[in-house]
Amino acid sequence: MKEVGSPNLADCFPVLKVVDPHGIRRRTGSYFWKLLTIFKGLVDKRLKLRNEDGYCTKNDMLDAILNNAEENSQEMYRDKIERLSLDLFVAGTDTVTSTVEWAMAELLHNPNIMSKAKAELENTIGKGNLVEASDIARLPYLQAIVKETFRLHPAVPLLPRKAEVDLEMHGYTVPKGAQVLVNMWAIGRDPKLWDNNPSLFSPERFLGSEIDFRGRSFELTPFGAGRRMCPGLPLAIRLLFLMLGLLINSFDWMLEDGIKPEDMNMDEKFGLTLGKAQPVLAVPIFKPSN
Ligand code: HEM
Repeated sequence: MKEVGSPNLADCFPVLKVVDPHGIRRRTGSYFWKLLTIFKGLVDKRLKLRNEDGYCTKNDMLDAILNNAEENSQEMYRDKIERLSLDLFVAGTDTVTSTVEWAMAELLHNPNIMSKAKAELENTIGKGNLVEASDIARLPYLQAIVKETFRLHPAVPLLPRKAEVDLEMHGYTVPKGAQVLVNMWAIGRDPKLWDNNPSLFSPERFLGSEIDFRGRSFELTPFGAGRRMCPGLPLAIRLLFLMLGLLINSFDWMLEDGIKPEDMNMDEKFGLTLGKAQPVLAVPIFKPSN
C-alpha cells in the first residue's frame, strides 16, 4: 500500500511507465506476486480438502465461489478466483483498519464524544454486549461517529476517474482521456459545505441530517459513487460497526505513557489510503458485562 501510494512521476507522464523511474512498478509487481502465491496455496489446500470424504463446508467466501464454479461448470476459472481473492484482500484490509484506527483516535482525542458513544451503546444494547448488524439502525450516535470519521479521514482520499470526452468545468478545459482525481479529503473539509468549523470532529453535525455515505450525497462519498463505487460497502459497514461497538462497549481505554487526549498526535500519513502518521497507542481495560 505504501509503495502504490508513493508519488510516481510515471502517473504524471505516462510515457515514463516503461522506464519505471522509481522502481515502484517492479517492487509492487513482486509483492503482488508473493501475495498471489499465498492465495494459490490457500485455494490448493481448500480444493484438496473438498475432495476428501466427509468434507464439511466452511461456509466462507472461498467455498461459495468454488460451489458457484462447480454449479456453473467452472465458469469462474482458477486464476480468476485467486486474483479476485487478492483484489478483495488488498481493497478490504487497509481501508477498514485505517477507518477503525481514525475513529478510535478521534474518540480518545475527544473523551466527551467517547462518553456519549458509550452511553448510547450501554442504553441500547447493554454494557459489554456485542453489537450485531441488526443493532446498527438503533445506534444513531455511532452512525454519526462513523460518518464524521469518513468526512475527516476518508480511507481513499483521491478517487481516480478518466474524462471520457473533452469538457469544460468552472472555466477549465479537461481533455478527453485526462486522469481526474476527485479530492475527497478536501471536499470533507470545505467550509462552503460544512459549517461549524469543518476541521472539528463533531458527530453532532450528522444527527438529523439526510447526508449519507452510499454514493447519493456528493459531499460525503468515502466509498465512491456511480458504477465503480466500492462493492465491499455492505461488508465494510458491518465490520466497522461491529469492531467499533466492541472496542467502545467492552473496554475502557487509557492512553499510553500518560499522554493527555489533547496532546495526541493526529497527523496524517498520505498514501493510497490515508493512515495515521503515528499509530494510536492505548491500553484496553476490560469491562465485564453485567
Ligand atoms: C472502510 C472501508 C472501505 C472504504 C472506505 C472503501 C472505499 C473504496 C473506494 C473509494 C473505492 C473506489 C470507488 C470509486 O472509484 O468510485 C473502492 C473500490 C473497491 N473496493 Fe472498497 N472500501 C472499503 C472496504 C472494502 C471492502 C471490505 C472490500 C471487499 C472485501 C472492498 C472492495 C473493493 C473493490 C473490489 C473495489 C474496486 C471496485 C471497482 O474498481 O469496480 N472495499 N473502495
